[in-house]
Amino acid sequence: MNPQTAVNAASLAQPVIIATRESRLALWQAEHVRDRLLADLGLRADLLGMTTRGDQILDRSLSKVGGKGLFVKELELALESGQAHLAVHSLKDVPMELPEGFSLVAVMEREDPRDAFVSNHYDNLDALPQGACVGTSSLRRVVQLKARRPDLRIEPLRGNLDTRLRKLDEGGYDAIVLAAAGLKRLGLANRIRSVFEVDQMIPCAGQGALGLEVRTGQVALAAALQAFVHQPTWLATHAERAVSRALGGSCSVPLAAHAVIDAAGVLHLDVALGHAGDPSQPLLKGHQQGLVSTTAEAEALGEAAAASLRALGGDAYLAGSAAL
Ligand SMILES: NCc1[nH]cc(CCC(=O)O)c1CC(=O)O
Repeated sequence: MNPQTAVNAASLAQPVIIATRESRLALWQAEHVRDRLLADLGLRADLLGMTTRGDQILDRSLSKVGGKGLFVKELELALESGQAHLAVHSLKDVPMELPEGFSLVAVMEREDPRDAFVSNHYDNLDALPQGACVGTSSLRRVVQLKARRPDLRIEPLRGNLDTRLRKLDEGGYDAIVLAAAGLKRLGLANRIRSVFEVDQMIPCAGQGALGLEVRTGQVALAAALQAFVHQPTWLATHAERAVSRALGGSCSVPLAAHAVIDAAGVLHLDVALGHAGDPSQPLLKGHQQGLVSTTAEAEALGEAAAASLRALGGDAYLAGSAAL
């Protein structure tokens, strides 16, 4: 710990209270941040577990019940009331626009951003027999699966990771698709039969990364949390999130956006947009790349990628998705 950090830390209320959902993955992530606060910054932290609407509504697709904000709202209420100081989120569950008064102050180094193919019988998508049943409730995954395998029967699958794996094991599906990051964090990497390469299944904006949110104006805490910002992940995820924001960024849009920064500082951004209303429509795809070193430059690249999707006819796709 450097002395400057220690001085900043000393001025903070302790313990730092971390608001978190109570799924096993959310707890793992919050504990990870708690442990790093202590190890890297000498700050004591405790968890405040909460249940969100997104955890309660399990029988409907999230795209139908209000989308991503459902996982973060209760945590924000805890920040607002002062019950908690910090919320730890899977960045991909964080809406593109935070409500007034809240700030995303750090994005930590990302885990594997790819999607995983999980099955008890088949090694990968190509090995699935004609008409096999695949579980996922993500429109982004549905349209990319359908693009490669129009014959598949895709069935809804919700719940936390353990629930989804149990539903697979009970025989309800031939395979399911999950984020590799969540499985790895929970020590379930052995369940992954294969990972989809990014060009086969472009991940969701922010997939695999953790976002840290505080109330705007928590200057000392925000400053301390800068120690956790992983700049390549910050820039990549801001480019990805800018694509989603520019296209109206809700769960009802089957949008994929994934960026990486190479050693030379060039950000490579891949995007894909599907038609939720008519999966037989071809995926629209785009790519942008450029040297970026600031958040604004990363976001500009994301906006250019969104514009390229619109130029391919993306507005009709977005209108079709909104009608669902
Ligand atoms: N949508 C739920 C969700 N939010 C974060 C993860 C996994 C971890 C991550 O991507 O950071 C998952 C599960 C999944 O998509 O399979």
